[in-house]
Amino acid sequence: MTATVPAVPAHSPGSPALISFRNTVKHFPGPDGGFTALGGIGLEVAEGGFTAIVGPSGCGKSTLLAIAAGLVEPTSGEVLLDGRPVSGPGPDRGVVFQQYALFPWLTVRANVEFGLRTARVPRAERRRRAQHFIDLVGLADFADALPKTLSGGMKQRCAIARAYAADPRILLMDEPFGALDSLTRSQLQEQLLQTWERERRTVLFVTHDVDEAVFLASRVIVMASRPGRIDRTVEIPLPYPRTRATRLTAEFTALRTELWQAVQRSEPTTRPASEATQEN
Ligand SMILES: Nc1ncnc2c1ncn2[C@@H]1O[C@H](COP(=O)(O)OP(=O)(O)OP(=O)(O)O)[C@@H](O)[C@H]1O
Repeated sequence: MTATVPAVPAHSPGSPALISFRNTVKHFPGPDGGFTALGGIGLEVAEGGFTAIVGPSGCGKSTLLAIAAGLVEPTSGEVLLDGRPVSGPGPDRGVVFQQYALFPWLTVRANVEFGLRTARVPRAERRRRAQHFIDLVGLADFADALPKTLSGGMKQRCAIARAYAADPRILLMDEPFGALDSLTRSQLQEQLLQTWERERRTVLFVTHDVDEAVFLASRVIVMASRPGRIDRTVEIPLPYPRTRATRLTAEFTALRTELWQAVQRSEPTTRPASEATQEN
């Protein structure tokens, strides 16, 4: 039996942030002056929390995550991981995208072991760690299968096991369940929470699905667009472990409504982008 534990705050005042965005701006150059995707993001995420980022399409959620992953360079400002500036991808950040990005020629086990092999982890230890996460995501019977024989949900479970196995400080997830049917999606949400509760690895999770954000996160960042910025933060004080029954509680419904309203208020106006970008 698991004990009920309180929601972990995404950032407790006074505790050092694991990842910090400091006035992070991203401008994509182009004709007509280009486009300011992020207009100066300030965000601190403490170790161990589950933070979701929601907001209207095009508000810069993926750009924010890609900057944290070191895949996109900010135009100005910086991102610090453990106090050190992020200057490119690294094994301290595990990334899971909507598209599974598994190596099609490798088995589930070899995919999960991939990062460990690159990090020159000895074979026995590699095996042990990979098996632990393959078991945790429920793929034990498919460890020797190739990705093409797996369903979408199984591929994504494999991608999550691979990200965890590499032992990153933080998991950056960009709509990882976006391509899945709703039943598989809710099963994977529950499984991801079980894994997170067990491993307590910090997660930054982009989604456009308000229910998903409320179910998973201890804190939800609501972004607005033109330029992309943080509009507000909604704490989700639902205790963990959260289960199927959590979705049926009055607290869940109330938080879902609150978050919906926050997202609706953050929808872009019809003002011209050139005018709106003056704001920040
Ligand atoms: N390489 C690029 N060049 C020019 N503009 C870009 C580039 N990448 C993103 N953008 C623009 O930056 C803005 C933010 O994009 P981003 O994908 O981060 O938004 P998002 O909130 O994740 O959107 P969605 O929810 O639709 O996935 C969009 O207007 C997008 O068109």
